[in-house]
Amino acid sequence: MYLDLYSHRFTTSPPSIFSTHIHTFHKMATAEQKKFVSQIDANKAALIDRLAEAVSIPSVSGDANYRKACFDMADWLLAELKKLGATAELKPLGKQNLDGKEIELPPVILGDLGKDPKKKTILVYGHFDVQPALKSDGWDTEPFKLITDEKTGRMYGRGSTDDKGPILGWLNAIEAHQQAGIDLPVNLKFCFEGMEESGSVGLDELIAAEKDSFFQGVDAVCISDNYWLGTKKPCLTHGLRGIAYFKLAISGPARDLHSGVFGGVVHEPMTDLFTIMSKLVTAKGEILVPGIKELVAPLTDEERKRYDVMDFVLSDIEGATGSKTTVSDDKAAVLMGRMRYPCLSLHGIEGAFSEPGTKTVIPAKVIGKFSLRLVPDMTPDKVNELVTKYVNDEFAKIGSKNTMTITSEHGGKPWLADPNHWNYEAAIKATETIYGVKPDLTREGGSIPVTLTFADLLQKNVLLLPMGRSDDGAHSINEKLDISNYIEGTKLLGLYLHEVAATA
Ligand SMILES: C[C@H](N)C(=O)N[C@@H](Cc1c[nH]cn1)C(=O)O
Ligand SMILES: [Zn+2]
Ligand SMILES: [Zn+2]
Repeated sequence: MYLDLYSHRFTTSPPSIFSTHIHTFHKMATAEQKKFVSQIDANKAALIDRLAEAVSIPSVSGDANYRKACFDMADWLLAELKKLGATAELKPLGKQNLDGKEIELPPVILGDLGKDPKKKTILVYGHFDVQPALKSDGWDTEPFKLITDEKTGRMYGRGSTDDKGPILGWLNAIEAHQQAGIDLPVNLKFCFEGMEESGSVGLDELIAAEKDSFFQGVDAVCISDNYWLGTKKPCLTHGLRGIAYFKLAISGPARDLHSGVFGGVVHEPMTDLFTIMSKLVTAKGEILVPGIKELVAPLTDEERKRYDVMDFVLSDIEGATGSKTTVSDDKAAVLMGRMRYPCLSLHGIEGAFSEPGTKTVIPAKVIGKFSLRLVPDMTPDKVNELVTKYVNDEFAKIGSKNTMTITSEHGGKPWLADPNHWNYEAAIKATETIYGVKPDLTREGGSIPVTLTFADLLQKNVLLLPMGRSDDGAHSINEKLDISNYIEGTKLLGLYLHEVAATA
């Protein structure tokens, strides 16, 4: 049993890592805020159940076989919003071609709660689709069943941290206000999509079309879909890397071949693919595609200093990766590698022999997958041009009789916001109240393509206010969200809305 310093009751969950700030909380929070926070504590079990329901819907956007679940997830979320009194609807986005199949895109949920002209309006974005997950990938538990480990205080399941937990954080915060009889201090607009993990297809067009209708009147945007830099200290995020994703297909023989009979006889697609892919990036992460480095905005002295003072130790990365494999041992270099420089990652090879055993096969067609994370001033278009030219030139050098095609899949531009804004001020105050510490100001290595669209089209400030920690294992096996991050993170989202209302 543990002593919960908020409620002063004994619980089965471990104490929050910030429970020592209880005095700060009592000093800073208003009576309404305290009531809201107590309501969240009282709702804890129900909030975990709600997350379990959401996780049980396998809304994987990148696999056509799971498309129905993406629709089920949209229906479920729409119903939850309506239960809270929101006006909400599903916006169809048309069709897409996925792995050769023409299928309907998951809808976007657009919703409103409150239209008081005296209040500010905050647009909240999140995504209800998830990355693929199979138990056989190495998960310890079923990925689409939320497993709560009371001993460690962790909840395991695909989408727990990315991004179902944070989306539910908003809903939980609204519900607690209603239960505690507290007026929401702002108007809310919701934009929840089901294709973020697969390029946000169709979303930019919808936002452009709705700019002067649904999105009219938005004062600022808040997105909870990234992670703390480490495991102890909360952060606000004002930058994201963009992305350019590629598929490199090489085919030759009409069918898979016996390597004893045809090895040394034919050009092997896999050999060609390895040759090209090995020329994209060095083992130390240096991108070898000519022209890429030149696109990167130069580092200023002032920016360099910011990395030195960030509250971060290498063991944060080692804990998150479960290894001691950082490319550099220098703190600032590691941070810049994640936040302000591009990277090129090799993701996988479709068509390769990957099962256990020792099959002696020459695969007839293989597709290599890789992506670059983009930083200012790179654009997906320019990167596509450089990568396509380089890969074509390198393939020509091999002299292979196989056929090679390089296709650019989804892309997204990098984003950098000005944190000197009331939106960030509000989040800083709310973080101090909930966690008793001033948050770090970070840039995230991942991508949320719509962020720049909101900033550009709506011309409003965008803030990233993460709920989860760096070791949550988003996109990986055993993805988790700590109960304390879910509960305190929900309180944070609620208090942020109060601070938005209070700031000029
Ligand atoms: C940061 C966010 N939670 C996230 O995971 N974004 C994805 C977006 C994406 C792009 N292609 C596939 N997924 C990411 O950064 O990988
Ligand atoms: Zn993700
Ligand atoms: Zn996400």
